[in-house]
Amino acid sequence: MLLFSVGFLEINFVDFLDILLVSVLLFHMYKLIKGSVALKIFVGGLSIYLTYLVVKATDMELLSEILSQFIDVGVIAAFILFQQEIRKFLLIIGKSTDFKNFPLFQLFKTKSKETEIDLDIPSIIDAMKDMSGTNTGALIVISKDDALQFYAETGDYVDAKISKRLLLSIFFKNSPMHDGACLIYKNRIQAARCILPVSENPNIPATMGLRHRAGIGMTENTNCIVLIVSEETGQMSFIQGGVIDHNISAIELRGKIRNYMLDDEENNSPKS
Ligand SMILES: Nc1ncnc2c1ncn2[C@@H]1O[C@H](COP(=O)(O)OP(=O)(O)OP(=O)(O)O)[C@@H](O)[C@H]1O
Repeated sequence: MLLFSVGFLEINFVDFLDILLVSVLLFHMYKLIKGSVALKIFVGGLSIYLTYLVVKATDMELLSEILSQFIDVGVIAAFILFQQEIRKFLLIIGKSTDFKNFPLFQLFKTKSKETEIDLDIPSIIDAMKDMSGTNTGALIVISKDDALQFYAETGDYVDAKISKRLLLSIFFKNSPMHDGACLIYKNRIQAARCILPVSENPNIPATMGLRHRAGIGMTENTNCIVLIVSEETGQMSFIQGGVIDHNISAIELRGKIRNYMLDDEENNSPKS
């Protein structure tokens, strides 16, 4: 079905849809990588591809051959270079197509939201308050739908029921377990001493050290939340979707953890 024509170019409905979908895809890719080094690499790659199209259209065989070889390898290189962005992209798609959010499934939901929280929030908050009072550094990752196996394997398995005392002993300054992050999943402390991916966001203030950068990086890569106690200031922070809420009270912290666990879409949507 012909929609319109520009000179010799005839645009039909499928072409229009094709252009629209590519635009949406490019827009979302831009949103994902804006502010990171990946944007510069992406622009570089796009320029090479556009040059290749021009070179090919003008029948410059030698240059076209060189560029086409480069582009063939470029696809594999892109997967390696954009590993984190691809993970993020797939995570967003996975989240938006989550079957449990479909209206039909919502109809069969019988449990009230109150009973659905499967996390010992009081013990976590009590431990956070204690550590904040004694300037004990802490980095806690809470995940509700993924065991974060990849990250758990970087540390030591704990697999224990959450308790204030256990959290305090993990992060106690002289404890051999205090370094790194502690992972919580399914209401259990799964692992401690875990290494998290450090965020490459250039907009993070220079005053924030590695603990905070690792917390931000973790929430950029996975659908988890991160709680931090600063060893320097004793301040508590909450991180979700790469955005940090600094110096928050125990009450605010409790509310944010609850919102995440209840999957409150309004409070839980990843911020760009
Ligand atoms: N990639 C990482 N994954 C997990 N934990 C990390 C990582 N990098 C650093 N840490 C933790 O952060 C600690 C260092 O924190 P650093 O002082 O650099 O950060 P900070 O953000 O300034 O925090 P604080 O306010 O507590 O000083 C390390 O001892 C380690 O426990």
